[in-house]
Formats: sequence, structure tokens, C-alpha cells
Amino acid sequence: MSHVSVCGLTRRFDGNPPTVAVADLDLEIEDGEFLVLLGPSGCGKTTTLRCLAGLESPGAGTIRLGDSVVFDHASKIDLPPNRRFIGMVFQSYALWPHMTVRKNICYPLKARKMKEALASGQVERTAGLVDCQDLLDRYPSQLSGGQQQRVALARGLVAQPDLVLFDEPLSNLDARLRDQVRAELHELHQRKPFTAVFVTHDQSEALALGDRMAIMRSGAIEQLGSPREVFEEPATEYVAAFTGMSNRIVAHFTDGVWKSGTDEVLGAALRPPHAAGDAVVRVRPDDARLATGPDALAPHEAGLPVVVADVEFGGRHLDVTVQTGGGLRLSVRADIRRSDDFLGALGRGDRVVFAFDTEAARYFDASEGSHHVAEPASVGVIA
Ligand SMILES: Nc1ncnc2c1ncn2[C@@H]1O[C@H](COP(=O)(O)OP(=O)(O)OP(=O)(O)O)[C@@H](O)[C@H]1O
Repeated sequence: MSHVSVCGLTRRFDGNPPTVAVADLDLEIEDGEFLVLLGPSGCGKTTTLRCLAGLESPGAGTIRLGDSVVFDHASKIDLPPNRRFIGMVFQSYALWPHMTVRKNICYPLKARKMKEALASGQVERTAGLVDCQDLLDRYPSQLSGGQQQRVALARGLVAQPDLVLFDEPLSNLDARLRDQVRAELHELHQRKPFTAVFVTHDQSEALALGDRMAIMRSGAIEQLGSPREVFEEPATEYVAAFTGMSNRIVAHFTDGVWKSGTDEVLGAALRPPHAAGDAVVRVRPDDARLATGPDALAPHEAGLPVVVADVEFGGRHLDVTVQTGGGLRLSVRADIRRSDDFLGALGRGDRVVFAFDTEAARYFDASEGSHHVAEPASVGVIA
């Protein structure tokens, strides 16, 4: 395993229009660190991974793996994939169907002529790490999806490469297996750290697995931090939206009251802004609740009058979609055990109040194109 250093990495694709898939990207990954690249489709995650692997030819930048420069555009260094000591685990498993599990896991050791590792039981040890030791003589077609992905994981790790790259490796598994393999991967990394870059568009995977996570947008990193930092303090509205703050309320302070469109914001928890203009408020569905009326708002809450549009039962919670008079749709995840009794009888068409915790909400400057966090003092809407 190794420290990874990426500097000024750029990959453009010709076409109409041309695309800058990776845009002047800088990234430092610590030895043994598990870094997750998170972002929507097309933001450049896979291209970044492919550049690290040597499968793309970047138009600028440098990539260092440990002490070796594996790519440097200026001095025309571009080591091919087989000369970079990297393991890869793909979404599609990509196991050789005509080889047993043992031969599949052996493959990187044979390709690199690592005879000592072959002789010393490294294959069996790695299979043991991912709980595949009893499957070694089977063929991939005789394995479940979860078992195949564990074998692919063993193959990616067996040679103890400088870096392991994961391209959405869990997305082909059903929900239960995905959770199970994710937990196993996390535990494995805790027990035996390896340097990893893991690409996903699933925020729960990023939060669970990453030592740090990078939120990507248009080929660049919008925010890089620990999952807790990114989740609690999204630096921009884009990050907030991508990490679950799905409710977006544009509020305008005028004539002494806050309004969202034509709807008046209830409660006194939103404070007048110091600067004129709109504030964008982002709220997680689980930081909101439904209240029976304005009188039921707590001092730290603000609210909007809404009509219930849909109620989905989720076991211990309800996912409720509501709509304001102005047509804004908002969602609430209500914990049934901690909620008011009226939720049991809640139905489409009911008039209630969408109440949100103004301290848990995050506030952004609404000036066009800018999604930067506004300091509470400049927007002044924090209670
Ligand atoms: N070979 C290519 N030729 C032209 N454009 C490409 C090529 N590969 C990727 N792109 C473009 O580069 C941008 C980044 O693509 P990339 O696959 O890296 O995104 P991603 O974040 O991994 O998306 P996804 O989650 O859908 O895999 C996209 O706009 C994509 O259309």
C-alpha cells in the first residue's frame, strides 16, 4: 500500500460538445486510507479512476503512487496498467468463467510472477479474509452474486497492491447482499488497511465506507472531508443536495415576514437577513416533522402550511410527501414511535404544517449560480 498524489489531472474528450471529464484535479490519499469519490452520473468519477489505473491518457497532470511517478504529462511518463501496482474491483465482478475461484484469485500473482506469494499460501489467506476459503474449487457460475463479488475482492487484494480501485462494486447486488458485502469490506479495511479509491453514486455507501469522501462535480472536487464533516457541514448547496438534504425552500424576507413564494413561513425561528435577497434553506426529510398547526411549532422550528400528497409506510417510519399552496413539494421522514398520534390516521388531502428544525437546516446564498454557504451573520436566518 502507498500514498497517492494527484496533481493538476485533466482529461478531455473530443466530441460535440467536447467534455472535460476531469478538470485540473488535485488529490492526496494517505497510506492505508479509504477514499470515496461520490457524485452524480457524468461528474467524472470513473474517468478519474481510469486515469489512476492507466486506462486513460490525461491531457495534463501528474500521478504518483508511493515513490514512483506513474504519470507525468510534462515529461511524457505514462506507465501502462500492468506496470502500475494496482488492484481493481468492478461492478461486473469480471471473473474468468473458465477458471476456478482459486485460479481467479491467483491470477494477479501469476501475472506479476510473484512466486513467493504463490508458494506461501497468500491465495488461501486472502480467500480467508473475505470468507471464500470453502469456495476455492468452484467455478464462478456456481456462486451467488455476493460470493462472486467477494472473490473479485480477493483477486483485487491478493497481491497487496499499492492501491485498490473500486468502481461501483456493490451496485449489482440486491439490497440485502449490498449491505452485507459493504459491512464485510468495511470490517476488512479496519482490520487490514489498504489504500483504496472507491467510486459510487450512493451516499450511504460513501458515508459508511470512507475515511474521507470527495464530492465531485463537473470533473472537480466540490468538497473533501470526513463523512461526518461533509454530512453535517456541506460546503455548498450542491453537496447538501447530494448528501440527503433533499428539501429546498427558497425564502424571501419582505415587509417583516418570511415568505416562500406566496406561502408565509410560520413560527419566529427564522431571523431577518442582514443583506437583502433570498435565502435557500436545505432540510433533510428526517430533520422535518408534521405538526397539526402553527401553535404546535417548537421555538426552534419554522413551518409551512401544506397538504399531504402521499404517505408511504416504511415499518418504523412514514415517508410523507406534502405540497405547499404554491406547489412546492417537500418530504418528511417521520419516526412512528416518536411521533404524535395523529400520524396514524394521516391520509392524502390532510392539511398539516411542515415543521423543520432551523438549527439542523443549512442555509445557502441564493444569488445566481453561487451555491456557497452563507455565514449565519450574513443571511441571519439561524435561530
Ligand atoms: N470515452 C468517452 N468519450 C467521450 N466522453 C466521455 C467518455 N468517457 C466519459 N465521457 C464523458 O465524461 C464525463 C465523465 O464521465 P464519467 O464516466 O467519468 O462519469 P461518472 O461520474 O463515472 O458517471 P457514472 O456514475 O454514470 O459512471 C461524462 O460527461 C461522459 O459523458
